[in-house]
Amino acid sequence: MAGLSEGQTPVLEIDGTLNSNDGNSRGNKGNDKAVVLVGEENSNSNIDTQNQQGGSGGGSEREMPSMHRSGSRPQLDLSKAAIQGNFEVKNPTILLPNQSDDISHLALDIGGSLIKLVYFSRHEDQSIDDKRKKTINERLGISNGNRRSYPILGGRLHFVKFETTKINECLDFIHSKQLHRGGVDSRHWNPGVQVNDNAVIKATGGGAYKFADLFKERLGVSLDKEDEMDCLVAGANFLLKAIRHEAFTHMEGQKEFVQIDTNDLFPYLLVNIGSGVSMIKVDGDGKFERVSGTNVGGGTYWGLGRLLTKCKSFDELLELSQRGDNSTIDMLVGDIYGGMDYSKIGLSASTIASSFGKTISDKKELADYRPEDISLSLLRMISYNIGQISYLNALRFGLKRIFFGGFFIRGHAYTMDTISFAVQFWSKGEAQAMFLRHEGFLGALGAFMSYEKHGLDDLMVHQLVERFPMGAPYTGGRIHGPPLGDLNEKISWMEKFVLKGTEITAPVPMAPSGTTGLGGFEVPLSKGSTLRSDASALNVGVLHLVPTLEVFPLLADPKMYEPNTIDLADHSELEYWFTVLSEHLPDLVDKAVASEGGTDDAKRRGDAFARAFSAHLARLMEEPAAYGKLGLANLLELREECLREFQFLDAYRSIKQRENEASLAVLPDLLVELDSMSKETRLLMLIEGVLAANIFDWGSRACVDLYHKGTIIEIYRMSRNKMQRPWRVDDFDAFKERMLGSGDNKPRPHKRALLFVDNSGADVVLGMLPLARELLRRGTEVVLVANSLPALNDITAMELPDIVAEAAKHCDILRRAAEAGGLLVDAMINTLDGSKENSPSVPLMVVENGCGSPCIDLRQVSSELAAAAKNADLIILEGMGRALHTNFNARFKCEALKLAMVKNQRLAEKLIKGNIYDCVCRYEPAR
Ligand SMILES: CC(C)(COP(=O)(O)O)[C@@H](O)C(=O)NCCC(=O)O
Ligand SMILES: [Mn+2]
Repeated sequence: MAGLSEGQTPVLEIDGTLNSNDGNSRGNKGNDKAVVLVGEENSNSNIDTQNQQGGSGGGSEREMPSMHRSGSRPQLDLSKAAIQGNFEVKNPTILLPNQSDDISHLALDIGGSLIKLVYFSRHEDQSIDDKRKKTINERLGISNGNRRSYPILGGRLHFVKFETTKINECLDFIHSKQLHRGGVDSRHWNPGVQVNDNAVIKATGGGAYKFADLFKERLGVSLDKEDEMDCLVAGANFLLKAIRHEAFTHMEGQKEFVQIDTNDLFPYLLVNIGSGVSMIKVDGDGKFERVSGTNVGGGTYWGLGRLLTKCKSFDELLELSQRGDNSTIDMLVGDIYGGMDYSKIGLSASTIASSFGKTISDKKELADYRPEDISLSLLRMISYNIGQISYLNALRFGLKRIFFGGFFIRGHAYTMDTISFAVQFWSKGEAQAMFLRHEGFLGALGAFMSYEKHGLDDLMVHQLVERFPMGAPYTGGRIHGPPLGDLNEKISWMEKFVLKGTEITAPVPMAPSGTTGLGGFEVPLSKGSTLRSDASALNVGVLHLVPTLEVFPLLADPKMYEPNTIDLADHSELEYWFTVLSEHLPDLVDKAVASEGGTDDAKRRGDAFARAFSAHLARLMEEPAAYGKLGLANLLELREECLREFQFLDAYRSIKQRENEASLAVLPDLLVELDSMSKETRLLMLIEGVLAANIFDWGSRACVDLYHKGTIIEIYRMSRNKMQRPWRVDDFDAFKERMLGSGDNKPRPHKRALLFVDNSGADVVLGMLPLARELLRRGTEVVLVANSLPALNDITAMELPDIVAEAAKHCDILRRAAEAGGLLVDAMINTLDGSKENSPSVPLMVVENGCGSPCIDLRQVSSELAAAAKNADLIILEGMGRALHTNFNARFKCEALKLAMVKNQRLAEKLIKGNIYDCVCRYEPAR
């Protein structure tokens, strides 16, 4: 493992790509101190410069012209898109012959202290365009002209920031990624496209004027200046509409994400706190008015703070406030009332009566006060003042919601708590202060939105997936640097970083439910040790734009839908699941390394993966809401994403193959056995079979321990033999009644069933396939819904057709249905009875679900699945991940059957008051 030599400093950008900077890469001359802590060494104002000319406090109102936004043109013209070359290769190049070359890739907000960059990179579809996909698109009527018929053709939005004083680093960064010419990947995507040498980049903020010549000189690009207010509003509107966990409240140290109803977003008050403060009433897209502002803002805090404390940077000043006690400086209500509350007007003794008021009576000099106390008094004075003025303006216009943005906030807990307290106190709880995760990027995003053909305003919340790459836990959104070129660089960075900064890889004990002690402006109860200044450090991931994702149309109430069953806001749950995942890690790394041939390269990648994932866990343990609202499904998905980042594309590949083969070998006998039974007994055996076979789960520690005790078939038999009704949740009788009726009542068969399958091997082959066959036999169309990408030992939509084809060799029902569903186009099938008869059959189809996780969030599914759901009247969700961890409480418009074996003792106790290996068979009639 290479060590980190002197002069080499690990640097990384906010999206987590990272690099070991050797001081001479990418022409980064004279700039060898490459680690940039935001806020360090700022000479001028440390906060973004806003329009504060002439002291905007209160009076300067002006009507802003409406913005002209482009129409609803998609960002990419996908017509006639085609795969280049071989369909079978991974991530084939996709040609977009009709795509014009003026796609915008970069926008800037150049403030007084920080340069914020938003850039877009196109990326190729992760899933592979196979024959199954083509067939299913035809079947489901997804026409060629429809953009959904093509692989995911989105891109990623990256958020990066640089100190304005280090503008050369920013220019190097843009140059290295060729962002000023449309991105390094543009030729790869469309070889016909010429890079643009006379590019124009949208930019906002004062620096767009100040540095225009420098951009022209260094990069040959012109900066097209956009109005700052226009940009702020456009950025805020986009974020509030498109990002699910963007807005949050922050009261007494507790962060809570707020679900914004996009149909009920306007009007709201946007308060942007830069050097000065702008208050903007927003009534719609491009419809806003700057109604007020105050010249007492972030610049005031930093300016006064610098004079009073000799601090060298804004962040240092903030850090100081963390250890401060403002009661030594502020005059409190209790100081005036002899330690008593002034309860008649609702003021507690600890409420600040007069900021800095105590210093008038003391015979002390500046040097007699602790800088920590001064910083905290100042921070509270300014934050409180901003909160109060904001509320008064909200009151003026009858606005209930106030969103605060701007880099003054910096995710700082005291700042947010103080602002929230002011709004809460003066509004008597009527108005709510909310903060934005991308607080500092409103302007840059808005500038990006101002391109004619950005296409972003067409995107909906379900088409955006935020991912946190390996660098996220290290950066906390604070450090950035040049990009990393390839995987090898990533790994070596990880190795080097670990040598330098191992502390983050060890899980950090969680602070007790923290309070800043601001319930009435009291002296902080828990300072320093429990509430780090960056406890809520800005964490923004990379936004993946996936235009093909849709909301699952059969959700009864999409707005109320919450995928996660277990609430990780409960600290003991969080700690438990973190421990489970940490303990599973060594085994997972072994499997992953073996899946790549156990080479030295695979081992290095395995190590780097383990470090990166442990760092994510440690970061989230410390700040569970760092990446947005955290549920168990997010953690399980993060693990899969992290594996993929280190190019472990299918860690359980050989295990899956072995189990598929073993199960297919016994399938014919099982089918014969089932066929000899009465309908009633058979249905019970089928459901029992699904539950028993769900024991093949390589994600459960208990199950993996079991696998040492016998062969696959032995374990399967053992599991079946142990099946005993009633199951812990047992609605089988109701389901049977619906399927088979009773007496003269012969219910109509379902039209179409969606079977969400789970694990490879016995689970799908001996459990779900025989159940599918039974439904087909009854005349119900069956759609097998499987993962788009591998996750643990789950079967994928790519793998399923071959398994169906193999099973169909032994079963006429499956054969005819698979043929009708287009699954057997090329297969030469020998039928059991040798009959050539071609009686019509209902189809058996396979669709991908759009995810690569053991769980499923039904707010973001593939367009295939959404199309297949149209005529479905039965949903069968199988497995712990899909039916218990997620969707246990989901309600559907049609009938639903949730089947799973609980393979974890704690979950069994919590969810069903039962024990490990208990089963769930929950049947829910249509809503
Ligand atoms: C990862 C899983 C959700 C997969 O379960 P499945 O959906 O395959 O039934 C499950 O194995 C799990 O929750 N495992 C972690 C807990 C444990 O090891 O007990
Ligand atoms: Mn599974």
